[in-house]
Amino acid sequence: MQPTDTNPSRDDENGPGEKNLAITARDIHVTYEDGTEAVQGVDISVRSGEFFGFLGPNGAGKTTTIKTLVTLLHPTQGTVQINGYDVSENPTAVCESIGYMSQETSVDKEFTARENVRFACKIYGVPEGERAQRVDELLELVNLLDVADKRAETFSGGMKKRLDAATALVHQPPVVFLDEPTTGLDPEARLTFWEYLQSINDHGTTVFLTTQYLEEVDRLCDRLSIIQDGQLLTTDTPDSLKSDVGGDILKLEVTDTSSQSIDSAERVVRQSDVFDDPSVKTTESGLRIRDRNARERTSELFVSLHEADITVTGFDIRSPTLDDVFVQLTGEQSNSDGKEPSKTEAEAEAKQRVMK
Ligand SMILES: Nc1ncnc2c1ncn2[C@@H]1O[C@H](COP(=O)(O)OP(=O)(O)OP(=O)(O)O)[C@@H](O)[C@H]1O
Repeated sequence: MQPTDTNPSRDDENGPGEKNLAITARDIHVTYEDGTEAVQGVDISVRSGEFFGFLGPNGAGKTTTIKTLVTLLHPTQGTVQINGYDVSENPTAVCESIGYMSQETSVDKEFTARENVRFACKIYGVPEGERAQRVDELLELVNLLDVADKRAETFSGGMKKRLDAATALVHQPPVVFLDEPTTGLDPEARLTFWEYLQSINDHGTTVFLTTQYLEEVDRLCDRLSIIQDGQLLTTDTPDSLKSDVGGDILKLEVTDTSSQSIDSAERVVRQSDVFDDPSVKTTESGLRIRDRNARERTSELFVSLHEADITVTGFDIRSPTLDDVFVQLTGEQSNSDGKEPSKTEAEAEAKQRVMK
């Protein structure tokens, strides 16, 4: 993990900041043949050794951006440098110095886990004498050594993802790009995968991660960008973004959940002098209020609501999360809860654990 410096290109005692950057994208635009302007002037600077998150709603331009960074798409405009190599002038050097895990699995199901990783070693030119040891090390890292000689077709989704990640790392790249690596995994498989990502980052690997899980970013990432409609909305540390939300979140549940009653509760919140400048949203069961004084003045609000004959049946006060940041900036709910694995996937993972 990196210190929480919000300006990665600033000079420091190691010399000019640009020299410490693993990923530099300047004003990149990508327009597809049908005219879709998927990326519209994105700037990204990621330090060597940094764990960087890339978030955005569906269709925001995450995959297009990551494909541009790993040379699979040519930017219509702008420049990209990875590990000091320009992607247009020296794509081969870029490819040799990165690992990329796409959303689609590249695992060959007919092969065993060991054969898959050994094949990747061959493709990436790992010297023959080093291959056996490298394969064992990587399979151990992703917790698949005990099923190394089982065919990948017998693996659950989570195991295939981990095998995919191992194959992306055979050439020990200093930078890895991961496009939604944990989508579709059950919570336990996701946790195992997070530990694995943390451990490769602890060993010095720069990680660029796109994901829909905000908790994943909060736990793992030093900094993150949020993209929407092809443009960056913000880049900062998780803590700074959460504190920028400005105030705590108070959720209220009221007895009468008719729209008339909830509307009058909203009027009380806005018109009473309890809060200075509250942001108020109605929910199915009451209100969601964000205000600097939400924590201190809750009881005063309850008195005002009581005077207006509105009965509060429950409440919850909490600090802002990245979900709140995401909603505030994009105006959309994150998909954090919307992409849980199907029951079949979760069952398959559980079955594999029993088999092991
Ligand atoms: N090959 C293509 N041709 C034309 N438009 C495309 C193509 N691929 C993606 N798009 C469009 O470009 C925009 C950005 O898509 P992209 O896949 O980069 O978004 P994303 O943030 O990765 O979305 P998701 O989270 O759903 O994977 C969307 O409007 C998408 O429909």
